[in-house]
Amino acid sequence: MVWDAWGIPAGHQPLSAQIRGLLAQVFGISGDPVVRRDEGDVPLRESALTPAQRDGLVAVVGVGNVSTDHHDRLVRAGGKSTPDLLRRRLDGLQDAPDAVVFPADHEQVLAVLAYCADNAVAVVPFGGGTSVVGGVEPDRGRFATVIALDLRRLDRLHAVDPVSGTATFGAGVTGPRAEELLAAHGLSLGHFPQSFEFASIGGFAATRSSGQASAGYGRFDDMVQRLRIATPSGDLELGHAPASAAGPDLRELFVGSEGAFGVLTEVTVRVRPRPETVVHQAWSFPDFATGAVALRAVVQAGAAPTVLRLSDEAETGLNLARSGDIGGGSVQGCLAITTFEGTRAHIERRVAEAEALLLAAGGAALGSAPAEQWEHGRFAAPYLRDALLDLGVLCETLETATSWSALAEVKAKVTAALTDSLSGQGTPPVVMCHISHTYPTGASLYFTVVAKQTDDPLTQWGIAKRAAGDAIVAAGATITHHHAVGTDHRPWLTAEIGELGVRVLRAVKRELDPVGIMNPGKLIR
Ligand SMILES: Cc1cc2nc3c(=O)[nH]c(=O)nc-3n(C[C@H](O)[C@H](O)[C@H](O)COP(=O)(O)OP(=O)(O)OC[C@H]3O[C@@H](n4cnc5c(N)ncnc54)[C@H](O)[C@@H]3O)c2cc1C
Repeated sequence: MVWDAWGIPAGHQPLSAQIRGLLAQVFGISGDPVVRRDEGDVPLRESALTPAQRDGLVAVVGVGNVSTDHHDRLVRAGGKSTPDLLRRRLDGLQDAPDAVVFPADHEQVLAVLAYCADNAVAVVPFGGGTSVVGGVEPDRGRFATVIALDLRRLDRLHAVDPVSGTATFGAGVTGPRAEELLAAHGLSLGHFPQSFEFASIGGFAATRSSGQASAGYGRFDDMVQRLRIATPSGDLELGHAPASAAGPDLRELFVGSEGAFGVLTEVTVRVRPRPETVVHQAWSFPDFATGAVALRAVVQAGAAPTVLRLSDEAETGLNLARSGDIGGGSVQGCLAITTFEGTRAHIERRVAEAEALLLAAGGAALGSAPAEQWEHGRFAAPYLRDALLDLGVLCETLETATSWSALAEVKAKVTAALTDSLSGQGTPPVVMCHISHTYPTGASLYFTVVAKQTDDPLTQWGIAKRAAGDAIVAAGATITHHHAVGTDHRPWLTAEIGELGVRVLRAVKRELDPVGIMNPGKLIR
């Protein structure tokens, strides 16, 4: 991945005339995009890795697998949130891990952690580096040295059990590679977050990721069957049966642990046969409230689409503008997408049931084209953010989840918090929202915020994010449905799990990581 933006250079596209026109009209923004710096010109904080530390790490992973190279450090300087990318655009010294270490397997990870604990080196587990909550910040904590522990060499499919429907991956396997490896067995994981192309299996588990097909395949934490974990205190293997009454489920301590307790080195996940058929459908609802009632009816009836999402009026309008009017101008109000995967017979029944419910709730069928176009372009949106940032437009997302009964109130309060805080800074935003993940009892809300940047966009977004986070917590929703806590959401964790809850997590960390080398400052302090 490139160091100061999303993805690969080939994915970067200039903004269309249509979007440029919209930006001029709504925000008065025109002009040329900033020219980004060449990687080689970026000054990096000098590496604090001592020769003795280098020798110690080389003794574990081999000479070619400890790097203090400028590029290797720079591309692991942090994650991919908008503040991360804005910081990369600042002049002056960039911080970065002092070295990047590439272990080959579980035993090497265990030995690196033991070495680091004995030699006061902080460790940041690094999967795909797509964190949007500060999860891979090279925070040294109270140590002089921090390494990024890059898990890309843990890239194997260790085992497939087609009878039970499970597969065991090394933590560093990326989303596309996992699907490729499973395809050879006629299987699929079905986990497609927007960061799919770059994020890793270990990262998905460590952050409780949720993919766009979560209505059908479930969240990633639901898919996890077994975990192999290396910690500074030793290793663990958890999850011996599909279900167990052997006390509290300790796997739950590690999914979502964000590298603060140890490193997930192998993850066994539930897999499914590759779908025989996929049916795409798009729907239009007169407004968001009507659409939300319709989605709830579908989920609560168990009609089980694979993808089920609803854009609000603002997002529907922008998507039409972006795509040159997907679906040929027929969408007004709010666009909903459903897809169904499985065998033809199984799909037919579910499609019929969902169709009846969506129509009864006020939906109008739009055919398959808008849904197919959404699926086709779904991994490209992050590149659009880069082009907007380059032009002086602030663009960031945030997410939460709540019960169906509180959904409208949470949406209204978060939208108001974002609108008021940015308008108060002289930069009225456009706030868009969609329901991205659904459950029988509630749903997630995913907000996209676009505004003109001030002279200090980091402070500008910091104020807006604080207002939104406070609004989420005050409304009783979760501070994060799938992005995780990292550093950015830590201020709200106590409100969510209570003082005692935070003390429980600290106690677990003390046991597994007594010296405190694991990902300092992430999840808990
Ligand atoms: C454009 C964009 C779109 C996104 N879309 C989605 C989405 O649709 N759904 C979603 O859930 N998330 C999404 N995210 C967030 C992010 O991609 C997820 O959190 C993802 O799971 C991170 O995986 P990763 O391999 O990149 O982990 P990293 O970013 O490398 O790490 C994330 C955290 O996990 C820790 N970690 C990583 N690997 C391990 C391991 N093996 N053991 C222990 N700790 C580890 C890291 O230290 C860090 O704290 C998006 C991010 C971006 C930038």
